[in-house]
Amino acid sequence: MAEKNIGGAGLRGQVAGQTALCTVGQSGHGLTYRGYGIEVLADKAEFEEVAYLLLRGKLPNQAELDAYKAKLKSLRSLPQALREVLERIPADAHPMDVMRTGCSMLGVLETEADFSQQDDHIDRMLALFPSIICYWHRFSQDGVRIETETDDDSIGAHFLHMLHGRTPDALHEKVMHASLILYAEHEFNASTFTARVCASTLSDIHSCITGAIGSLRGPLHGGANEAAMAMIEKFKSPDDAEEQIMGMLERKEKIMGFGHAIYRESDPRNAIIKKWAQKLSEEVGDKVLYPVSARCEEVMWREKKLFCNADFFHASAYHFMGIPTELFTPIFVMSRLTGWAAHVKEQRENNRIIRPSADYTGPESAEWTPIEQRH
Ligand SMILES: CC(=O)SCCNC(=O)CCNC(=O)[C@H](O)C(C)(C)COP(=O)(O)OP(=O)(O)OC[C@H]1O[C@@H](n2cnc3c(N)ncnc32)[C@H](O)[C@@H]1OP(=O)(O)O
Ligand SMILES: O=C([O-])CC(=O)C(=O)O
Repeated sequence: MAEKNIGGAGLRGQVAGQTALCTVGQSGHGLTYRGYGIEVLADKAEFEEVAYLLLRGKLPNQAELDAYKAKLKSLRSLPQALREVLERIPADAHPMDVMRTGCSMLGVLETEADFSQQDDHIDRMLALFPSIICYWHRFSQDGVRIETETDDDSIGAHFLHMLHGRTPDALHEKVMHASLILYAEHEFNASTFTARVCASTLSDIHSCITGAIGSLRGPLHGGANEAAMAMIEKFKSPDDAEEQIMGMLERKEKIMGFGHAIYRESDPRNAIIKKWAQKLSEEVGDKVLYPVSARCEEVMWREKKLFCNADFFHASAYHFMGIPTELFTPIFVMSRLTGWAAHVKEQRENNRIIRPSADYTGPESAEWTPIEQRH
């Protein structure tokens, strides 16, 4: 096999455009949305406030936030044709495929005919994505046709309510706010860049978001929270985790939920979600999963100087809230939709089609051989 050519691989370190939305790792570790540090946002804000900040350009005042939340609440109803499509998706489908199909079908039913409608379409997706995934999940797993028009105050509570069939407690609603805020935006990551490339062709908003969902699905990106859970639930104790991780490192396997393309020292989202994972672990009386996760973190830093990214402690936090593992990455979608859509809007404001060049590595010239003479 040819040697891996890493010169410029993955466009690492190259500036591919401008954004006023977010800074990532400016001094090796920081994260800000429109100038606000992630720590203060995750501590003080509701997810809907951060969505408004990203999509409308400023923090809302109380009246604006109330009106925004009321609008989102009023948009939770699934169109009948979308319900029918969801009911036909097999029970063993991956929920990320359901999200991708659901988004695409919504674009068929409620097409963005004009960019002046973009905010309404984005709000509709924000309101409807939890309904899409929960409707399919409950129908395919439990045979129940759930009511998606709940009166829950937030997107996180609405999701947990539809999933579990009961209003979540205050702690779980707070953790959902923090989690959705942490996942909301991250500059030119792979899925956001996908959305911007699509937007640069002047395509519609549902195509941009559908493409981004496909990019987020992979285990090197958003799919890592699901993959991290699949790994840690196999470890029986912290000592077992250490032994297994050492073996995986020896075999040069990737440890999901660790490392990052931009951060070099730490991912600032980790400390925040780790704290919530610990609190939830105490709440459910867990004696294994959190200590196992903490030991993985210790071993990876000691052996490789690799740190947990946003995904690692999300795995145990979501698990403690009773969320099925395969729904972890769809929650990321419900949140990152805000970042993707804000980038699409930004791209549209100052657009030039994104079309880089390639270094050609194929043959110089080739002679045409008639088909009957080919080997
Ligand atoms: C929300 C998010 O999307 S965060 C990212 C989620 N993804 C994951 O958690 C998947 C696991 N992590 C990874 O695969 C990588 O760290 C990525 C994809 C996130 C970043 O990739 P890169 O920018 O190429 O990583 P980077 O250049 O820092 O890698 C340096 C070395 O560390 C190794 N390394 C990086 N991450 C890991 C890991 N999780 N486990 C083991 N080794 C790793 C790489 O293999 C590389 O070694 P090499 O030079 O021998 O090939
Ligand atoms: O920035 C990245 O490459 C991946 C990431 O952490 C994110 O999208 O949240």
